[in-house]
Amino acid sequence: MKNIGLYFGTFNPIHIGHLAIANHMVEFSDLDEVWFVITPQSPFKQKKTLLDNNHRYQMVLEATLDYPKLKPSKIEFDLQQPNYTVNTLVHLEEKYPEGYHFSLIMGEDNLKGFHKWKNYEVILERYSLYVYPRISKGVIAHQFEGHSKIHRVAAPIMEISSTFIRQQHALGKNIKPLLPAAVWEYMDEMNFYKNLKATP
Ligand SMILES: Nc1ncnc2c1ncn2[C@@H]1O[C@H](COP(=O)(O)OP(=O)(O)OP(=O)(O)O)[C@@H](O)[C@H]1O
Ligand SMILES: O=C(O)c1ccc[n+]([C@@H]2O[C@H](COP(=O)([O-])O)[C@@H](O)[C@H]2O)c1
Repeated sequence: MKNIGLYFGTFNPIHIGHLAIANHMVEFSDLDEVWFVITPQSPFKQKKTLLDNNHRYQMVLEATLDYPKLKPSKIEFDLQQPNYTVNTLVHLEEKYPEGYHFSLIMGEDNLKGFHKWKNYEVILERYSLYVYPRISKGVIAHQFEGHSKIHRVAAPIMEISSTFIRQQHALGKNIKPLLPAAVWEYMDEMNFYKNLKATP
């Protein structure tokens, strides 16, 4: 049985913060692999600045090539949008009926809003959450404090975001160190995120 940690996100683009968390999870928890699930449309996010799914997938692929325990997943590409995680989990169980045990990876920021996710009780009943620290506003709902399915993992905190990367790149700042080298090269070659108007 392989323990898979599912790391959901838009990854627009994937950055070293995402990569450091995923690597920490496979090295310092009981997860065997982390799958980056590239979400076509997150329920709470606007779509206007979102790069095409396949480009975001390609950048995750490039970022993880040197890490055999980290893998990109296209599982949500053909599912209904916006992509509710509970639906994706049902689909994953159908696609991988044996040999895999799935858990979710999320930052403390997402845990703070987790009670707003579709069927979050069902998710928590069936899956464990691996939660890492993240500086953010708000509080964790009482019901999640000390919950037996919520495992805290003391991963390093790196406060960068894809929004910051897109904005600063459009302004001409050098954001190269914040991206895996192959992602930077792909992004630069393809001229992504150059237009400030399309980069809020
Ligand atoms: N620097 C970081 N450290 C740890 N977790 C992060 C970091 N940046 C984003 N995440 C988390 O990783 C997951 C996937 O990231 P996602 O691409 O959706 O967010 P993001 O980088 O904040 O993007 P955006 O700025 O475009 O909203 C989310 O759960 C998000 O909270
Ligand atoms: O299922 C939900 O209701 C739900 C609500 C918000 C977010 N999510 C998932 O969480 C991932 C990270 O969310 P976000 O908005 O912080 O990028 C996103 O890619 C979605 O897969 C899922």
